[in-house]
Amino acid sequence: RQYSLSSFEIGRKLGKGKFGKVYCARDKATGYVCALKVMEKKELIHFKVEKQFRREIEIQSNLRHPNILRLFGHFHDSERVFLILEYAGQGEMFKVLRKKGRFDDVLASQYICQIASALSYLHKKHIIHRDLKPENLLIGLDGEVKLSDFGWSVHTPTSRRTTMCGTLDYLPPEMVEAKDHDSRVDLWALGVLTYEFLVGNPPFEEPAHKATYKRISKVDLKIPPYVSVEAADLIRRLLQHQPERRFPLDQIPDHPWIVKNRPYWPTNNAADKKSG
Ligand SMILES: O=C(Cc1cc(-c2ccc3c(-c4nc5ccccc5[nH]4)n[nH]c3c2)n[nH]1)Nc1cccc(F)c1
Repeated sequence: RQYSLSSFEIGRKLGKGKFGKVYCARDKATGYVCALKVMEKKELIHFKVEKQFRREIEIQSNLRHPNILRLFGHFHDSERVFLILEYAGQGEMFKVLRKKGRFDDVLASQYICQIASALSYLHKKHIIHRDLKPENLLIGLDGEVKLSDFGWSVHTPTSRRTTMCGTLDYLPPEMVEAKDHDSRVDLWALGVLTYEFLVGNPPFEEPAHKATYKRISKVDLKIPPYVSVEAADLIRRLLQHQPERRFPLDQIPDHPWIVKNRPYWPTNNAADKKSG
């Protein structure tokens, strides 16, 4: 289907992304609500991100997973590019985290388990996200987490070519030391994210980049006493300096912290019998 700006009724501004603004929009033909991201072509050219942008469209168009934000389509006019993205009903994760301060074990473990499922799906397609952090997470209408922003994702194995910008907080030792890296960089980031969900700030945060870099490289990890034993166990198993020692994604659903905090769904026997 060919889209143009006139295909949509534009609603309120949802946020300002890296390179553009995002609006709530309704597709006139179907009534479907989406998030329309508008980016200026001259900005993409100025920041020399066209290649990365095309790669992100390519990657995200072909992904289908309940915890990965959908890209339904894209179109452009003379000076702008438009992305038709899935609308996430409860908005941006980092705003919820800042407002709440930190999450309890039940909420944090549900989010981490969903993110692990999305990462496992990506890794099976030989895609590493490489930019996992609260700013790149959204929350759907039913409270499910949605991974978005694959601007830094690449096909494994790879060594970084573009210079890093933004926070170092989520980078594993092998990346801050600019060594070759693989999908296990996402395991480290998942550990950082688990810590940040439960504590409210990332584990190696320091005012100066150099200090953050040193604490990451030494895995200078201090877990506050209020963090549960099971959560601390998973954080330590993910924040391992050696990538091969990091806890595997596929074992996360069976980790005690996840199992213990999985909400009990009263089974309806009929449904049980039907599903066998
Ligand atoms: O740029 C992004 C990621 C992205 C997603 C979004 C984004 C931002 C906000 C929302 C929202 C949303 N829902 C809200 C509800 C309440 C308050 C705020 C909300 N924001 N839904 N979907 C969104 C999507 N901004 N940037 N992807 C991208 C970029 C280039 C190429 C490509 F294929 C994908």
